Amino acid sequence: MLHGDKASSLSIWSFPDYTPITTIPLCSKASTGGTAQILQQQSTSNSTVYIGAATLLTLGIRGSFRPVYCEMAFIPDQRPLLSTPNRSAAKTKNTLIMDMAAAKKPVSLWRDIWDLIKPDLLLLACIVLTAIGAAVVHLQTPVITGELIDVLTSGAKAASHGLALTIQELNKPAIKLFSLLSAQGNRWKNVAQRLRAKLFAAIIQQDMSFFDRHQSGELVGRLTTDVAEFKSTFKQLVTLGLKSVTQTVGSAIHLFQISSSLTFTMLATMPFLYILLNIYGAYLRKLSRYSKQLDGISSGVAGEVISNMRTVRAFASEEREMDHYANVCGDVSKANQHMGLHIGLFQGLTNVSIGCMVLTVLYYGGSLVVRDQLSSGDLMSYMLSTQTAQQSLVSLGVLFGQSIKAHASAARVFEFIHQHPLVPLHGGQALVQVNGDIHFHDVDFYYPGRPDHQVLDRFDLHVAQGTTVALCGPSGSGKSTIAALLERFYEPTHGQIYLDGQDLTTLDPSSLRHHIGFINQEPILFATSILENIRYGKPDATMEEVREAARQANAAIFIEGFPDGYDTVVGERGASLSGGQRQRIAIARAILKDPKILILDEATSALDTQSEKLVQEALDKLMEGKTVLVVAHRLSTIQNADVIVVMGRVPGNILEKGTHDQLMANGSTYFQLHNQLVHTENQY
Ligand SMILES: Nc1ncnc2c1ncn2[C@@H]1O[C@H](COP(=O)(O)OP(=O)(O)OP(=O)(O)O)[C@@H](O)[C@H]1O
Repeated sequence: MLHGDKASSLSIWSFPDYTPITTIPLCSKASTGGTAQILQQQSTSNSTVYIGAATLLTLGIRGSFRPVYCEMAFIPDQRPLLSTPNRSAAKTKNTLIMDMAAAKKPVSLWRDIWDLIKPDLLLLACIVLTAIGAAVVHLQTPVITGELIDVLTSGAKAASHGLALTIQELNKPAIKLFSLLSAQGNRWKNVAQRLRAKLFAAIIQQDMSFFDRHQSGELVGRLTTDVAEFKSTFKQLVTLGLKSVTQTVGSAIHLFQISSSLTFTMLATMPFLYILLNIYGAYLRKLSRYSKQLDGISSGVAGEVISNMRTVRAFASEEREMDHYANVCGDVSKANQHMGLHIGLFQGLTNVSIGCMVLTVLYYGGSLVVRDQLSSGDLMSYMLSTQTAQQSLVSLGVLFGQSIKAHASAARVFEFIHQHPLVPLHGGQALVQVNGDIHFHDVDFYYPGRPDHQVLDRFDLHVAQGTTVALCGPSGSGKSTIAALLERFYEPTHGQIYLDGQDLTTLDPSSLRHHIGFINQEPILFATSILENIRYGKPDATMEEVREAARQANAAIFIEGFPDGYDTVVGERGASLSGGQRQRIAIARAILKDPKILILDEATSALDTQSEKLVQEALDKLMEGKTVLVVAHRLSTIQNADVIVVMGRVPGNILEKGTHDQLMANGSTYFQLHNQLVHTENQY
């Protein structure tokens, strides 16, 4: 497992019995379809624990292991070191260790569903009783009809009239029960909304790497289509399914009461049904999962194109996108057709086997009547009960087909609900006051989605409180990554980041983010009013505070020039504003938030000279007294930085001579990363 000082594969062990479950090669796509990487390395007195992250895209180990994204601890010599003392030792170092027990024991889908419907238990009990009541009433029909036939064959007209009335009487409560059942149907919306809210909450708490892996369209698809499909089938399962099961069981009891020999003969066809349900059912579930997966991809493609419509239009690639989407939809429809064919075949086979049962009854039952071992009324009653059972079994077969699809939908919904982020939103020490002294110490970083590409290698940086440090370097050298690590969007693979001397991993992530302001080249606004967008930085800000922030951000003039002023709605992502206007609203938002640390990621590079001047003035005010990390491609865009850090290999165009001289004249310290050399002019 070890190469040099790094593990080359990740072993997953069950806990607490430490049975090896699987091994995934690190830094490469694993054969199980997953990726894994080391996130932290912890030395204890007797060995080294590596804390890793694994993304298992397909599940290699059926049934027993279900994590999709998990942190875990493992050691080089393949002997797990997660004994209780070591777990606590690691915990005191704020290491995230996965509870392997949770991974080993799959959370049952039924348990999830139970948790979901628990708040509506009264409703559920009502529905169950109604369904059973309806079934019981229905079950009486064959009994009474059989009795009627026997009475008619004995010629008693008056009695028959009485019995017919009884049947009518029985129909009344049945109708009442059914109307009650359908009225309650609306209440299922509660369950769907609750599930949707739960899934949404689970999604927005995920790590940023989760959003790197999943397209927004796919996630929205899970929130809408999957939840809707799950809800409607589950509702049918509980109402119609329960009624059908009750009717099947009730009819079976009745059938045994009338003639056990006839019933045993009929049941001889049952094993075939059982095999059909089990083997074919498993295959159908697999088909359904695949089709759902394709469905998710198609939603992802559509969502991406629609949200990037300007780029699509600018490249005149509508036809290409239409073809692409049509192809993806074609794949979905092929998969659906294939599944539909098999579901049809499955239902056909179910019907044929049920038909065989009926034929058996007719043939064998008729011979019993001829031999006077069964009355004609009983045979009629038997036939009707068989019919009831048959109808119930057919509807169970149909429901079974639907439930296969719903199972796949539910699995997709609960998969995310059970996925826990590596960096939770809360936990750790809450930050009340921040000075803004930042220290990156020996940081290595690989993006979880690309574990074979090292972005930072032994990165060290000290940003003293109240200073401005500019990160300058070519595209892809890792500047934005440093900002993302500071916000704890990702965790360093190795090394630590300190804020005011405290390891970031010991701090509450949300409270940390409250103290950091971030303005980038393309600030994203929400499709609501300017007022709400500015208030996003401080939801309880008064109108006066909003106006003052807009004034300081040089945004008040253009906002007040709009007919609707602060109530102007800005369109999706702020599309109805210019880049400079969006930028200034983002600055006003940051001013309201009043963070101690500011990250400016190419904040003015997309603007024309006039807008840049206005935005720069606003930024200068915002930067006063703060610790600022400026991300820039070129030195010429950096103004008044105390320290300039040059990232990666430095091509000549980044260090234009004139700019360099000017910066040195401004008193900037200037050094290149990796060798930590303080720069002097003659080195360039
Ligand atoms: N979410 C991500 N998943 C995987 N790799 C990523 C991700 N974001 C960035 N990278 C990769 O990490 C490296 C550093 O990216 P980063 O965005 O930090 O560069 P940068 O210096 O800020 O570039 P630019 O100046 O172009 O914004 C690049 O090779 C990039 O491809």
